[in-house]
Amino acid sequence: MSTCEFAQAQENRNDPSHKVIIIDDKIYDVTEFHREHPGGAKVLLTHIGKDASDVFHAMHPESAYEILANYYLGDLGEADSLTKAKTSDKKAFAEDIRQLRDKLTDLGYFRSNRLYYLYKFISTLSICMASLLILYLYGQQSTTAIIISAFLLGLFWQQCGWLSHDFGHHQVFDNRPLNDIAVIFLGNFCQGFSLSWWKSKHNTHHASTNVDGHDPDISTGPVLMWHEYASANYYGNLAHSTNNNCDAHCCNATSTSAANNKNGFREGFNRFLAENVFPYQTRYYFFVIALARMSWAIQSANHVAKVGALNKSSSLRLYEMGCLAAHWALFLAVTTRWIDSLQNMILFVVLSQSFTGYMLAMVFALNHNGMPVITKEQAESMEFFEIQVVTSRNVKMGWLGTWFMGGLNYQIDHHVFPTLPRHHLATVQPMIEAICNKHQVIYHTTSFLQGTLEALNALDITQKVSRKLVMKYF
Ligand code: HEM
Repeated sequence: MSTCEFAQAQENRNDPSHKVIIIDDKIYDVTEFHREHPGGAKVLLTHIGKDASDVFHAMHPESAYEILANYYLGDLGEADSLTKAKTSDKKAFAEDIRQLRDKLTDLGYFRSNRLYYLYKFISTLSICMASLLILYLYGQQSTTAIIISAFLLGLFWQQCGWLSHDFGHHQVFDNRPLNDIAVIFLGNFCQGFSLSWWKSKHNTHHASTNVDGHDPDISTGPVLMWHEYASANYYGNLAHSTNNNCDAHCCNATSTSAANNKNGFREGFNRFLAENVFPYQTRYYFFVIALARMSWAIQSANHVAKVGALNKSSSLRLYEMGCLAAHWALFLAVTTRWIDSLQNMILFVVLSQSFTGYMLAMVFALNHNGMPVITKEQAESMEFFEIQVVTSRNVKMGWLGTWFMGGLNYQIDHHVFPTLPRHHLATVQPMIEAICNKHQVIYHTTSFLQGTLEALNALDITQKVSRKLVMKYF
């Protein structure tokens, strides 16, 4: 590359119309490619202008390296500020993690035990069979049987979620499409959650964990706001739009009174929620998470209908839609055919959906909520692996707890190596912790109760900030 071309490449890094990323000290222009990216544009956009080396290595098969070569612009300059911003201490930490990754690869840790996953597959489907059998045999006679069946169905959907998660991260098969087929069966058909919705959301979460404005998992506001930035954004925007609307209404002599009334009602309602509901989120947290499964199922259907499949394939989209429709048709058929009274049908639907909501959301809250939230600017000067460690929480559990949490109690270790099969996490965990201790990177482990209290404390801190902002703005 000529000096002139190189200077242009460096300049493009700071030009918003040019989208470039850095991988292994080489600059790549993804201005055109980002829309075609098979993993979706959203995840790639979280790393524009940044060093994406570790996240790239964590998420791609060999074939992606050949495609990458097409977008090469030039080598990164010695004096580039991006690498200087990271301290040599943190670079050494990242280097140790990379060496561990290479060692684990050589030792075969990234290959799954197929027997383990066969056992997981059969045992998970058995929970569904037990639930359906109880409903089929006793659904017409016993409310207790309906409650037990709903609980087992909820447990099945939760365990199905963890298993889809493993396939979705390509932990099981080397052949990537095979993993995706398993996710469509376990996710779309069995659980009612879409592969494309999940990948787009979850992979973006992995690429930018707890980064404000990037990580979709901490953008649950205004219903649940996990950090002060969310609260500040919400109340700031609300105050701004209220003032602007007021100016527009007051000045616009031609606006009809009906439109004014409608806008006025909406504003009044939003303001009521902002003043009297959202600043008290710890009071309704345990009620809201019962709705989590329904919310994700609706988001899934919406994603497939409006956005389509992750790789833009229309046949994958149709396949996903068909499996989602089959899921709901089967659920409806079982509920209406095997339960006799309307009252018990409602009970079964409400309980099965909310049991899953609780069992999934309580684990999710433990993973990252109440851990540091970082700004996009802070993320720039941090190593990818450092972000993964300091924003995640491990939970100390026995085998039953580990089974219940789908291995996600090893959250830090899963985030450092997302494609590492679940059954190797316990062995690799002390190796990662030792490297963190050596470089003084905080590796946070708690009990289930302590972690839940930390998450609730984060909600509490944020709701207090919200109350102060209500007083400031309204
Ligand atoms: C020029 C740069 C890039 C190229 C050429 C590229 C290429 C690809 C390819 C070929 C796939 C499909 C892989 C498969 O067969 O499963 C893919 C998937 C993906 N890529 Fe990239 N990618 C780039 C940058 C990035 C970056 C910077 C990120 C993260 C910030 C990213 C995240 C992902 C994710 C999450 C997937 C989905 C993997 C899955 O199926 O689970 N990519 N990319």
